[in-house]
Amino acid sequence: MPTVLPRPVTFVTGNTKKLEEVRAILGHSIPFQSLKLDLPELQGEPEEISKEKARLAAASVLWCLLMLLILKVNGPVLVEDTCLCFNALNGLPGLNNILTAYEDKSAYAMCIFSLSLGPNLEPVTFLGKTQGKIVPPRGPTDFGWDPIFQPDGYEQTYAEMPKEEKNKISHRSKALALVKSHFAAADYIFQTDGSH
Ligand SMILES: O=c1[nH]c(=O)c2ncn([C@@H]3O[C@H](COP(=O)(O)OP(=O)(O)OP(=O)(O)O)[C@@H](O)[C@H]3O)c2[nH]1
Ligand SMILES: [Mg+2]
Repeated sequence: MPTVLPRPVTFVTGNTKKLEEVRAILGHSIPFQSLKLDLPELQGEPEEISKEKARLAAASVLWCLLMLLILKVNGPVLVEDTCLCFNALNGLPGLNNILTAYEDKSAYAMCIFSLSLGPNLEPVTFLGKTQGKIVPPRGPTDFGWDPIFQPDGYEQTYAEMPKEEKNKISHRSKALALVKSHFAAADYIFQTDGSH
């Protein structure tokens, strides 16, 4: 039985740089819209954080929609949670400065997307990881820790790379490749206006 989705997938984030990348990577691969909403910063295991974010976003979107009286039904929401994890600290996300005390500068950028089809359903998660190392900052400083992360096999930091290059190899693009495959394989029908 196909699952009917009443609206496009709503990507909820408060971070415009993230949104730019998600837009560029997804293109027109799935029906997509975005909603700028500041989600609470949660504590815990990365996968749990991402799932809890999806649950909260699904509930918030429902409230927004109810209040605006735009639509009668809730739709699918997508969120992501990102961290830069240091191997010297057993994968702990943390501050760059802590690393000066360690020989091992290796790290990985990790991104977990969670897709919620409703506030009471278990979100589906999609994980992307890019291995690299922490270096003194190089390149534009407009996106988080991009200047201090140099992916393995590259001479440039994320910040120094052209956007298209980062979007080909990044933690975010790897996770989004799984999101795209999920939508390609799942039996979803997006209901467009007027169809039932
Ligand atoms: O250099 C970077 N390259 C990236 O590719 C990247 N992705 C996220 N971040 C930063 O990591 C922190 C926690 O991220 P985060 O997942 O909690 O995001 P957020 O709170 O900014 O937005 P959201 O939770 O509303 O989606 C935030 O300071 C983000 O700016 C990145 N920095
Ligand atoms: Mg956040």
